[in-house]
Amino acid sequence: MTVLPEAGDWRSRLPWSEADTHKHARGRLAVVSGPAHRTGAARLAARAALRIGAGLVRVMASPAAIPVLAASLEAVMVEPFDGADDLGHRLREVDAVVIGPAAGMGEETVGNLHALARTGAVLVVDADALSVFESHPDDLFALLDRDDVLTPHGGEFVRLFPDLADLPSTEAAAQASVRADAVVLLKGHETVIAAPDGRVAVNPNGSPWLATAGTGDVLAGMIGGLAAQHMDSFDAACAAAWIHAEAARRFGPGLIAEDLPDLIPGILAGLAPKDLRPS
Ligand SMILES: NC(=O)C1=CN([C@@H]2O[C@H](COP(=O)(O)OP(=O)(O)OC[C@H]3O[C@@H](n4cnc5c(N)ncnc54)[C@H](O)[C@@H]3O)[C@@H](O)[C@H]2O)[C@@H](O)CC1
Ligand SMILES: Nc1ncnc2c1ncn2[C@@H]1O[C@H](COP(=O)(O)OP(=O)(O)O)[C@@H](O)[C@H]1O
Repeated sequence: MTVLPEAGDWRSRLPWSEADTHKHARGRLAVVSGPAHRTGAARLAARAALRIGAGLVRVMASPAAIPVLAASLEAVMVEPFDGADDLGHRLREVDAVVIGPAAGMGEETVGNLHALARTGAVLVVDADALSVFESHPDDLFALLDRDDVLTPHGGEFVRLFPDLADLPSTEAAAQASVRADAVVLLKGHETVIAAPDGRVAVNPNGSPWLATAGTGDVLAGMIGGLAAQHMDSFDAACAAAWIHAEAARRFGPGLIAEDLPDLIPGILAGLAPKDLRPS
């Protein structure tokens, strides 16, 4: 296990636009929404993904949720789907997918994840899409590729890895990543990111202002947005964790999850190569 200082060298590997790029080439992300009364989490994730540079972001939802979503999204597109097979078919050309925030704890979420696993997109699996596998975590791990990312908070981590929960968080995340054969980002005041090849990083700039509802949904969207731009998933998780916390640090007291996406551009501007910085 190599614990990298300063969360590794992701800064030099952030994705930046080429002169001749177009929105599809900049990265296509989908976020799977919950039902009509639980769409906020998907909207937070989707907006964060656009702000971190994904070129095209879609929120996928049941027909009943579409009017709610359409009334509250502009650049993010909204698309209905009819069951897991239809979801997988519609997302066959997407680069990354976020599933889990407010998705629901039923078989529908399990079926959707199965369908998404067949698309080849990078999956960012969060919240309900983790917890729904509490009684059979190996079924989740069997669906994952090495570039997929699990983003549990402490409660979700215990549900999937009960025997690892008492280990120091770096060791816990490292072992979880090997077991799941996917990247694991274990959220907390010191967020740990681990990859199955042995890379482990501790995010150095955690901010307690993030302890407010919905910030994890934003983080999932940020990771998905970077992964959609073909950033390595471990680097994407490290970069998103740092930028997320930096946004909270800059905002300070009173932060709510809705504030985070709009703070991303200012932080990216400071990380961009000189010729891409705003004048
Ligand atoms: N605006 C929205 O629509 C929001 C929707 N959300 C969704 O609401 C659902 C429930 O999410 P929650 O995370 O509240 O609930 P969980 O279903 O994960 O359960 C929370 C329980 O886990 C325990 N727990 C233990 N360690 C914890 C830790 N480190 N962090 C948080 N809880 C811990 C808590 O004590 C609590 O009893 C998810 O689907 C989530 O995506 C939330 O993300 C908040 C915002
Ligand atoms: N005390 C804290 N210090 C630093 N970061 C925190 C603290 N508490 C929570 N966070 C961060 O806030 C986010 C919360 O995510 P999560 O628990 O999934 O919330 P939600 O489900 O409401 O979106 C994570 O990125 C986590 O690392």
